[in-house]
Amino acid sequence: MHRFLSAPVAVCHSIEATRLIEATAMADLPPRALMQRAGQSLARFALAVAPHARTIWIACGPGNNGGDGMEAAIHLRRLHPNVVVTWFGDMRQLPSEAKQALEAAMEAGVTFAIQPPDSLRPGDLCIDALLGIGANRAPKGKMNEWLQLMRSAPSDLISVDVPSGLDAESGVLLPNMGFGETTMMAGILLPGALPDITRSVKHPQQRRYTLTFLSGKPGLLTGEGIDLAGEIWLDPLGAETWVRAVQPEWTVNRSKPKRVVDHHAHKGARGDVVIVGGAGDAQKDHSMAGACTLAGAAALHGGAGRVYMHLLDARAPRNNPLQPELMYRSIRDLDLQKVTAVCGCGGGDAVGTLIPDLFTDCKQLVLDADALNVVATDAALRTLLQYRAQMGWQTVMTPHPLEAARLLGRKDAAEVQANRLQAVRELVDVFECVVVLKGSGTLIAGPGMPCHINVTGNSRLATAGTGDVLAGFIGALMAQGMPAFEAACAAVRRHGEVADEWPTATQLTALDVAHRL
Ligand SMILES: NC(=O)C1=CN([C@@H]2O[C@H](COP(=O)(O)OP(=O)(O)OC[C@H]3O[C@@H](n4cnc5c(N)ncnc54)[C@H](O)[C@@H]3O)[C@@H](O)[C@H]2O)[C@@H](O)CC1
Ligand SMILES: Nc1ncnc2c1ncn2[C@@H]1O[C@H](COP(=O)(O)OP(=O)(O)O)[C@@H](O)[C@H]1O
Ligand SMILES: [K+]
Repeated sequence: MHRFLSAPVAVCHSIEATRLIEATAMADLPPRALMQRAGQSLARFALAVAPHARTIWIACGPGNNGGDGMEAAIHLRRLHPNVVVTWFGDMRQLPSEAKQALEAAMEAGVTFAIQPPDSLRPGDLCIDALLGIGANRAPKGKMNEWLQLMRSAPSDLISVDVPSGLDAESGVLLPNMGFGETTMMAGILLPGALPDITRSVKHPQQRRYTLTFLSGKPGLLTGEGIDLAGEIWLDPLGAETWVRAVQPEWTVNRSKPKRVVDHHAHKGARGDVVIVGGAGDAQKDHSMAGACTLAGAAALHGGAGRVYMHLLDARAPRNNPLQPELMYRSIRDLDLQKVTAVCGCGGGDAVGTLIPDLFTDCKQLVLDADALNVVATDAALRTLLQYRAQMGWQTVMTPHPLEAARLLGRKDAAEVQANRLQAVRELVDVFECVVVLKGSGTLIAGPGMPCHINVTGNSRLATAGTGDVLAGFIGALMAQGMPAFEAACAAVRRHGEVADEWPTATQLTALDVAHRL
């Protein structure tokens, strides 16, 4: 057992692959052996996490995840005076190993209760063994009540294998959970009053853990999974050989920026970047020039030798006293073959007029924000992107979920969020370039590349302009010679790390991120 993200290499398997690993491992082991190992592991973990718990409540569900909980209860009962199991299931429909585990738990004298313990205190422990990778619909009724109670309690929480109700593949909480289905429980919950059950409303400091078995699961690292899972531990249950035999689909992003190191390097050898965007509307008195400044600052702090700005807003000043290193110049006056262009930041519709030239002339291109919106509506640009791929020219797209929805012709961002992993792969297939699908658990994929899940960053990045900073940083790394996919991975990881390192009590602005890269 080890902390998942501390391992030198951390990979995630699809749920189909995990099922295959489980089936192969089980075929080589006596019946119930794997579940017994899971139970032992869980019991050990529970005592390590909450050594002083007065009460340990294990909520067991109708499948094998519940079986893991029962097996743990058998061990914990011997070691702890107050272990209470509540079970939600139907004996006739229990899978055979879970049924054996339930019978063994009864025989061992495990305490079963109809209701959860009435008062859970800090230091107590809840174990969610309700649903694992077999969750296929939103938990309702009593199961949902128990989940809500566990997630809003002051006690610590361990989710067994996966937080119940989370789609372990996509990181999406199965629909309708927590909305309008809640009843009053022990005075803790108000009916329908929980807008977000992923974080404990009453006790935001609840320590959350997920002890996952056999393989890493991508849904723990993206979308809603990160908040629900807490700290992730992995126990391969002695099935490492079978795990290694199955190809993982996702790798945790560990890439680091590589910057020019030659002592004799001069500014012309350190890569040129041009930022294209910053549109304005004189009639409305609008300007988005600041988006370009942020991307430009990120490119400078990301190590580029020279950073040029092509501003679309004719009224915006051509110098910025806060970042005097930026040079203002039209792309017409630059050799686009030699410069990395970061296009779209605050570009509005106006950026569309420049995109065909950039697509045909510029060998290294980062497309963000409005440039993506232009691509979404123009099939000819899609063909140009395919042409670029054939020429071996490098393109990175950095959509947030709504931009991704537009690119894929989906109704809204929610349709992308419903399966981020699938969406990023589809974007790569359609546009044949490196794609960074931003958000909690950013995903990076590229043609013929292993898909990466990024685990740095937090919601402090959810502030205007941080996406411009990321785009500028990716451009800077490409300009310094990193291939597009590596540059995207390295930039995303470092961008998130800056937010993780930032003092908790201090607000983080996009410009702060740029300055810390
Ligand atoms: N078989 C084994 O020996 C092992 C099983 N393991 C555990 O087994 C889990 C997978 O077991 P299962 O495939 O039985 O899956 P689950 O334990 O997730 O349960 C699936 C069952 O729950 C029902 N269900 C799904 N969503 C529901 C909902 N919202 N409300 C009520 N019922 C719902 C399904 O119809 C199905 O009957 C893993 O996550 C892991 O915890 C691991 O311990 C490895 C060893
Ligand atoms: N909750 C979050 N956790 C981690 N990263 C986040 C979160 N919210 C936003 N981010 C990151 O912040 C950046 C926001 O980019 P974007 O939405 O394009 O903003 P903007 O257009 O204002 O620059 C992305 O890199 C995204 O991954
Ligand atoms: K669970």
